[in-house]
Amino acid sequence: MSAQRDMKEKNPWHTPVTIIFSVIGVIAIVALVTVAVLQNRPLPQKYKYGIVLDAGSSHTALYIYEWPAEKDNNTGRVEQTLSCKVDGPGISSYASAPWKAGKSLTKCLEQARQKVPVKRHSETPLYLGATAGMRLLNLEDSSASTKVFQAVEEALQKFPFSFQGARILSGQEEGAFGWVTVNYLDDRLEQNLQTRGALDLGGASTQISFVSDNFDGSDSPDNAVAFRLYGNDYNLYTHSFLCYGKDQALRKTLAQQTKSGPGTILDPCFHPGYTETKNYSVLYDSPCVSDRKPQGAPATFNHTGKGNFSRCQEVVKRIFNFTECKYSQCSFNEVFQPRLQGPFGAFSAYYFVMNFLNLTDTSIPLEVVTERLSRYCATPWNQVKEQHPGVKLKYLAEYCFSGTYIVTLLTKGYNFTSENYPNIKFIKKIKGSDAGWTLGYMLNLTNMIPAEAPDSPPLPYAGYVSIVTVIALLLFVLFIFSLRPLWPRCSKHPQII
Ligand SMILES: O=c1ccn([C@@H]2O[C@H](COP(=O)(O)OP(=O)(O)O)[C@@H](O)[C@H]2O)c(=O)[nH]1
Repeated sequence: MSAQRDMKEKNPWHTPVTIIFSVIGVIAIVALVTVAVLQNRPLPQKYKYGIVLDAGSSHTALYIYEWPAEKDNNTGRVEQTLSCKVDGPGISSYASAPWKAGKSLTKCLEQARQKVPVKRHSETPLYLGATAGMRLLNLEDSSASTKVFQAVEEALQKFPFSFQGARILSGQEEGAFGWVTVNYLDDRLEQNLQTRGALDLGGASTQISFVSDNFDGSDSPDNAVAFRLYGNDYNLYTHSFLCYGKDQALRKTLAQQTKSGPGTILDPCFHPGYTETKNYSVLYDSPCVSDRKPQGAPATFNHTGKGNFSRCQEVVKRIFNFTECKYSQCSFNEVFQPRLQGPFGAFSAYYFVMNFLNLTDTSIPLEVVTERLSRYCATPWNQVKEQHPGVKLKYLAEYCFSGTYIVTLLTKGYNFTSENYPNIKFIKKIKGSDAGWTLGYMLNLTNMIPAEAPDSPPLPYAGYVSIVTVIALLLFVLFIFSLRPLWPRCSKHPQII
């Protein structure tokens, strides 16, 4: 008994003071870790929103973008959260009844009203950008274009968003913002990776934009756009060809074949067996072809398909001017183009057409692409209709022309070859967001891409919590060891003093 009492006195680990210190130590360490975890836990995600309407020549589409509200200076990743295709044609088609242009937009804006949380409505910027269709209407009849914009603005102001205006984008802006979108979504800007060129094919215009080592803007300042993004400088080459979107290019190709105003044209770009009566005044009702309208032609012509790819390509080539170039090198129509460089993303109608034709895979050699197109163009119209019962006849009839036009534009127009054709990727979306100018436009107007690389926090959240936990565990172990003299001795033979 006396030996046990002596042992207790020498090893007083269970004295009230030691126990209290131990408990306080453990509580302090647990509290430290808990605070580190709780304090730094990401708050439930809240978002900010932006809305852009793309008023194209053939249709209008609305896109809603969202990004995390907590991130400083809006540096969080921006993603598309909704897209809505407006019913009916592009706003430029409403020149004779402008109010209908405004009304056409309301269904998609209602969807946007539902999608964006009510408390965010008033701070959500809303932009409308019009492209080549309105550029053409503005050239043709600027007062009609003004009236369409008035009607559209009136309609947009009725919604609770922060309306930032409706305007026509220049071709240069359309090209440059398409390039920003593709490279932002690919994370190439922030990570300073080689950029991807952008090829955009619309109904009324087409854009090519890329960075090339042999372009600094001095050869052709009109084609130069300088950007400083995330601390890096880019000298972007961009050009927009008005009237070379696929719908206007089709008019130009038909105009090539109807110069003399014949009653029938045998068109190699349409399937054999296709025949439609068309109106000369409708065909020539565009500033892209109006100066070529044949005099004294009948009111209508018989548009008959012959289905011959190589002859179609010959006619298509005639809408380009390859003869003159006052620069070291040109694409076509005396437009400077530096050497093609890097990977390219081809979107909008490039994608729609090549996807329909099953030709989005650019590892398919160009010779095989032309073989397949030849076979497709030669397919009788009845058979084509049978094979694609769900496709709108207007689109279906034009895919032979559109495919031929795309291949000709890329190879003869922009000088892509068998070697660099595989550098092109036909894309619709990148990480859930549509490729197109709209996202780049919004990022620019909301200053969401900083000119300089943002400072990164010294430690990410997970690193901070891990370090605090490790330090707390070390402290705990040290604390336990510091109490070592007080540990109970568990030898078989208690030491008797
Ligand atoms: O499912 C679709 C949607 C659109 N298009 C075509 O893609 C082009 C898109 O043109 P947009 O209206 O964007 O014209 P922009 O104003 O940019 O020239 C037009 O030729 C449309 O006919 C298509 O082939 N398939």
